[in-house]
Amino acid sequence: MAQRTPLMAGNWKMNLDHHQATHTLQKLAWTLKDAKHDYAAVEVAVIPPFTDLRSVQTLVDADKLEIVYGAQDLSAHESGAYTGEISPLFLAKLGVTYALVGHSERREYHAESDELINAKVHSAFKAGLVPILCIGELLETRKAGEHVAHTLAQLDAALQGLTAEQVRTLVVAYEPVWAIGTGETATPEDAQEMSAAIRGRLAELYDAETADAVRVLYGGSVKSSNVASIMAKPDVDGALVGGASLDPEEFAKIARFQAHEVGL
Ligand SMILES: O=C[C@H](O)COP(=O)(O)O
Repeated sequence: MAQRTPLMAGNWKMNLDHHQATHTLQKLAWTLKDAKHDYAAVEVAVIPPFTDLRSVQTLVDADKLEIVYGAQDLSAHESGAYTGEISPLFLAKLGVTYALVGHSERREYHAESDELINAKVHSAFKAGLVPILCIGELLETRKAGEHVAHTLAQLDAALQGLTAEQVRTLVVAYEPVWAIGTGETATPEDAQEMSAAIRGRLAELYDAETADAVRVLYGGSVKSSNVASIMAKPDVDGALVGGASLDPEEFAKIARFQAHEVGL
């Protein structure tokens, strides 16, 4: 069995300008330093708006922070007449590690199709970025009992044309749309059911070794008070945190879920 390093990724969404980003990141880094956080045991990433990335890079480099960072989206193209788009090459130059792809808010408000999401996943890999592929169902799909089939269909579509070697480095975030920003969390059992189903499908599409290597995160109203029970599930390898990641002390507690479990 592969040893998958847990990943706690804070998606700031459209919050925090570049001044606020610097303060928030500094506070997060200090809090984790005070707690003697072991980044090799739990990786910590922030995913700020594009306009913050240069400031984040400057701070990470200057203070030699072990916190890594990601982009909330990327273009399927490398350059050209695509007004408003952000090239994966520009993100790589900014030291970006991860790129969210197919977040439900991109699917809903920007009508991103499965084909576009697949193209963005390829675009991320080509530039040396690790995609965090977001998949998950709407409430009506869950009520109809079709949540697993729906989510796996999104996974299949996003992975078209990828090699096992690429997929081994991929991060998948399962985010039930009804649990995002609502305070409604899926139960740890719901998160485990879907994470295991995702891993099972990866084994079918590729092989057991690949399925074992992929990190599957849960996202949807994760807080310091519920993260440990979700992380206790064997197929859940971290969290994609929205609202709670805007508070650096709360996000540090989430990253320190193991310490809280044992009361440290
Ligand atoms: O990307 C993060 C997710 O959409 C979860 O957001 P939330 O933690 O505010 O529910």
